[in-house]
Amino acid sequence: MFDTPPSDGQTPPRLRLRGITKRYPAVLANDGIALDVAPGEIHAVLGENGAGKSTLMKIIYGAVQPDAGTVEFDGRPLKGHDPQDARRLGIAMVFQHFSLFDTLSVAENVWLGLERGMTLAQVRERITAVAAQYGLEVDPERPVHSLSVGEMQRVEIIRALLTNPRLLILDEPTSVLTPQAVEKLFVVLRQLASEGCSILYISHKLHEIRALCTRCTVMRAGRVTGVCDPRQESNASLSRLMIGAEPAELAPHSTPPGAEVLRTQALALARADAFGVDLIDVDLRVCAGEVVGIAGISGNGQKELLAALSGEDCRAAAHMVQLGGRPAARLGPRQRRALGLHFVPEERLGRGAVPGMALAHNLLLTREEALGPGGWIRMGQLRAQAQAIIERFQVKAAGPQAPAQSLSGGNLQKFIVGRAIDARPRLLIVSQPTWGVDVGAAAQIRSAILALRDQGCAVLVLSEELDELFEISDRLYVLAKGRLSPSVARADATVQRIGEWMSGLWHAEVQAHLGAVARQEEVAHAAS
Ligand SMILES: Nc1ncnc2c1ncn2[C@@H]1O[C@H](COP(=O)(O)OP(=O)(O)OP(=O)(O)O)[C@@H](O)[C@H]1O
Repeated sequence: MFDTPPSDGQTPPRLRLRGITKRYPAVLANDGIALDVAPGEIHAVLGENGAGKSTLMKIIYGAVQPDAGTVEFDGRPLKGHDPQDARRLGIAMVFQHFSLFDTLSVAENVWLGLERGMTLAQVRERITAVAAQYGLEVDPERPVHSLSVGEMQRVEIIRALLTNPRLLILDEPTSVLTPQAVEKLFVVLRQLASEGCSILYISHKLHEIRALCTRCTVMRAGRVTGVCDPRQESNASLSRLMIGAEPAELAPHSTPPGAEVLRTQALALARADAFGVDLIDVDLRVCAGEVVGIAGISGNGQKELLAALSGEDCRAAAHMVQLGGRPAARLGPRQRRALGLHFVPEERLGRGAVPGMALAHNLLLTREEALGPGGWIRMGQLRAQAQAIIERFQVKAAGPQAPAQSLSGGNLQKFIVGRAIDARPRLLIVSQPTWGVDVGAAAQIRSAILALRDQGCAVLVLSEELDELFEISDRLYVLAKGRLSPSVARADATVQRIGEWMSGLWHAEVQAHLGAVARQEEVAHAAS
């Protein structure tokens, strides 16, 4: 389990950390961390939410200064370096939270992060070349605000690859990539490593770590608790190393669904911007007491469908979206909330939470229980409400007053999902519910969603993670190219079938099925 870093005794490690310590007001985020990464090694950093992984990566990249400890790169000590110094040395980082400017194009964003010397036109060409080479399709001309989170993640990765890094740090790079895109990315990363680039890889997806990495440092509460070869471990043993336990199994479900809560009827919406997707005749139905999953690759109308369902886009004809039988397509988000709809968007910071505001105040984005007459805020009640969510979902935070941006990514996700679940909605719509949360917290969020369903809530989950959808959904749809497939009961769904549907290939299958049913009916008719 514990082993020593590979070394030929002569070449210094690409990266050597000793005694790295960083204290934030409420927490010791890194506590005497030691870490070695050899040239060409793909090294995983694993740990529960808030363990201190991102803090450590930011220290290596020079975005955060440690209180104590040393960083050596290729045997040379780095002192007080900043990200620009790091980039010059060949250290590139893909952050967990995107660091892109919304109003600029993809190419302009990438250009800003590169050392000078290339024209914008050259950058465009390089993006197209790298995107094609590595299968990370993205249009360099598109403004970033028109991209889905999956596409933004691709841009971040391309930007890092363009710097020809010697050490590439990836902080949860696959959280919103499709399984196919992840496979392609792994091919790229293995190729980079074989050329001598070292890779530090943070992920909560244990199977990815086992497939890609040759060494793994496990962190817990700011300390290194173990170093292992993940290829020799199982998901269960990695979970135990990380959280001291294996995540609980989810209870099976057998109650039939109740009344229809959400229906879209031939929902058709032309794209709102030039780079969007048209929604075409989307027929969707979610009943009380069931979890309905929508699989699909982001950029196939997910963003548009979510906007139409949440009330951010009110352009559809009123009857096209119905809540509890009432025409609702023209209602805004607040009016829909009054009908019992709560919604978790895919972007945590910015849409899901206001970064600089306290957690308690962030509740006010979707919850109004603590608002008194005339809009006065009952602060005591608001703080108690935030504290209750923090405790129920085991959010690691300094308290209700902690600003959203001071939380680790996974802990903020727990708070945002917790805020919606705690509202006891009639209809819960969640996009990527367990994005960036550790295996323990993911199991907890999934079981909270199932508990809500068992209390009669209608739940709609959009996710690119098929495993997750198969685990919690009662029925599944696929969204591809702005069209929604027919629904299929989870028992009848296979990963292969849903995977094919994700490319929009359900028509042939559905026609064949309808043909077979018609033939059976004919035979039955003739026989009678
Ligand atoms: N800027 C900050 N101000 C205050 N506290 C912070 C700040 N950044 C991080 N922390 C705290 O430091 C601890 C470690 O956070 P970090 O983001 O490094 O964890 P992580 O292991 O990357 O978690 P996750 O898997 O959720 O991303 C957390 O308790 C977090 O709240």
